[in-house]
Amino acid sequence: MDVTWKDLSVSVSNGRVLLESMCGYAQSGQITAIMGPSGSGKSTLLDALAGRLAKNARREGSIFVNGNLQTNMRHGTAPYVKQEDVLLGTLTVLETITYSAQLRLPHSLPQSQKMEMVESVITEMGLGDCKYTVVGGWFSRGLSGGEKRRVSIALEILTQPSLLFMDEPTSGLDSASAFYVIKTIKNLATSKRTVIMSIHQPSSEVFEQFDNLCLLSQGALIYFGDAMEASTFFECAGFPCPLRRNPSDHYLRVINSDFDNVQNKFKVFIYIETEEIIPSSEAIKALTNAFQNLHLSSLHTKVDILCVTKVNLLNSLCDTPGVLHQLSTLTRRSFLNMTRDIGYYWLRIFVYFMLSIVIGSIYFNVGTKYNSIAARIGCMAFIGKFLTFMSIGGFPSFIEEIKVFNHEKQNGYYGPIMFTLANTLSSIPYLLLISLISTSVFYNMVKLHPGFDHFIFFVLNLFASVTVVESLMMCVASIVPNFLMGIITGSGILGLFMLVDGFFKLANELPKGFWKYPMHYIAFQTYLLQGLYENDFQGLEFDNNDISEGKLSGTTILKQYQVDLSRSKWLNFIILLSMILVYRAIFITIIKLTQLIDGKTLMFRTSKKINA
Ligand SMILES: Nc1ncnc2c1ncn2[C@@H]1O[C@H](COP(=O)(O)OP(=O)(O)OP(=O)(O)O)[C@@H](O)[C@H]1O
Repeated sequence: MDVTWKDLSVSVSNGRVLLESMCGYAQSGQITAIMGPSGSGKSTLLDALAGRLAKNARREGSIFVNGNLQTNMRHGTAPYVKQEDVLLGTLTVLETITYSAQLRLPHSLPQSQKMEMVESVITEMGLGDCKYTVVGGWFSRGLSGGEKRRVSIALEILTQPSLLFMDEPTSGLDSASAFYVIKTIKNLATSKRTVIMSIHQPSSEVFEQFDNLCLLSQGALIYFGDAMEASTFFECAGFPCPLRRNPSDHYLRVINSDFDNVQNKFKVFIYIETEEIIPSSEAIKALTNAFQNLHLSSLHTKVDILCVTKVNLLNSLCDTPGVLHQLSTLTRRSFLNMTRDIGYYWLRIFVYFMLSIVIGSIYFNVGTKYNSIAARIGCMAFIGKFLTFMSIGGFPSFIEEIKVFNHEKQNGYYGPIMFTLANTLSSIPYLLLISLISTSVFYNMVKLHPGFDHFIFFVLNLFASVTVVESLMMCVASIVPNFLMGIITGSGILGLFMLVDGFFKLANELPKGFWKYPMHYIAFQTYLLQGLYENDFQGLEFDNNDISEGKLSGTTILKQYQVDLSRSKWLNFIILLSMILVYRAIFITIIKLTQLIDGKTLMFRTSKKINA
């Protein structure tokens, strides 16, 4: 793919201009390196080209891919290696790359060939020694920062994409690793692939691998052209690279004006042959003028030619595999992650088990006396409210998973439907286990309504409710993808639901406007509690306050607690199941809408500029 950009500017909502009138190109078979001091706009340029600008950023100008104007070049058009590594901490290097291969390589490719590609990319990235090491996270120390970086690169070069964006791929790597990694990427580029990368401080050997150099300072273009000719350009502009100095170090020092105030104090830079010390801001002006005089018109000519040259697309290995294959791969990966991350379910299973013993001992053999009625209601309310509330405990682990999903979605591997299905399937066994273990403990100790069918209903109801909470937290994560904020938001919503479910205040006593209609009916605990009450009380008889008045039937008690008997316990259960579907559908819709709005906004801004 050939990518060309013309008059590309990026500004943010507060009016600050991050990039100004950028011009450049990246051709197939070449590596185009974007260099510049920290904060000069390298990532912004890369993001603008890849269609990943932040929501508050506004792009103007044109981007052409193979001579076609891109009005909405969006996430997923090409793989992108981000600055930070987004990996599942519980998987080993081999597992991470293998699952990625299964997700993205064509289904028709034989399994042996896929594994050969995985092994080859592991070798190329120098990860052979740590291929059975887990990536690591809060629970265990795993790969080093440099190794994680190389895994992130391996994941993206695995499919040999036609166009690849990389944001500082060598950050955190030692010089030898950086060289070998860039050499591998160079080999990839040589086979007619286009690589655009931002890079901080390449060694001279790494710098030699670059074909084109795009040098930025404070959001402005200082140089664009052949990387090897940059030294001639600096020399012509009066800033020759001193002997035995790495050229990229020299370029960055000359154009970094952040330290102009301290530079004079230390007298460390002698830029020009007359040995006069000049501030970088003046050097930048001189270089900008020199570039305008010497190179700008030829750059414009080259860009104009490339903008109208249509190029045939190269077939990369990026054809997606079958949907079912992807779903089974994602489900297996998610299940493995849940199994290995003790914070996801195991810790909760343990706490649920301990709490169930506590519930069982407090309400032990609750019986059918008059006072047992309030005890049963209290016991079920605690289970219905607190045990389901505890489901938010898995949120931090879910946030880690959703980060990987967001990254893979942005790279176009799969969408939210696939993620939701895989997450649902992989979590079902654990949620069933939680419900079964807890119910088995407290149900038998408390001696709630006897009978296997009543016990199973309790298990299913608890399972449906914890799944509703997980689904609700998915929606929260799609809007608030920060774990602390997410937990606070989720707790707030669940607290609100608890207040209106008819326990703290009976359903008909709730203020009609808003709290009864609609909140009482939106709260999932309404259906959970009513289902549990009906399951327990119906068919039982209790002592009356005054024994001479005879027995109190369970149905009478349910009426006193204003349980809506027109809804059977199974209907309450079905409503809970529907809520799982509704919340998961909301999650999918939010993700899709965000994608759509991002794309539309970008298209609108770009077309406005083109019309203008
Ligand atoms: N969405 C945004 N909103 C506001 N300012 C932004 C935004 N994105 C980037 N910036 C600002 O734009 C400037 C360039 O940022 P950018 O991340 O592109 O720099 P960089 O050259 O990649 O830096 P580094 O090498 O340190 O990663 C910085 O000053 C940054 O604060």
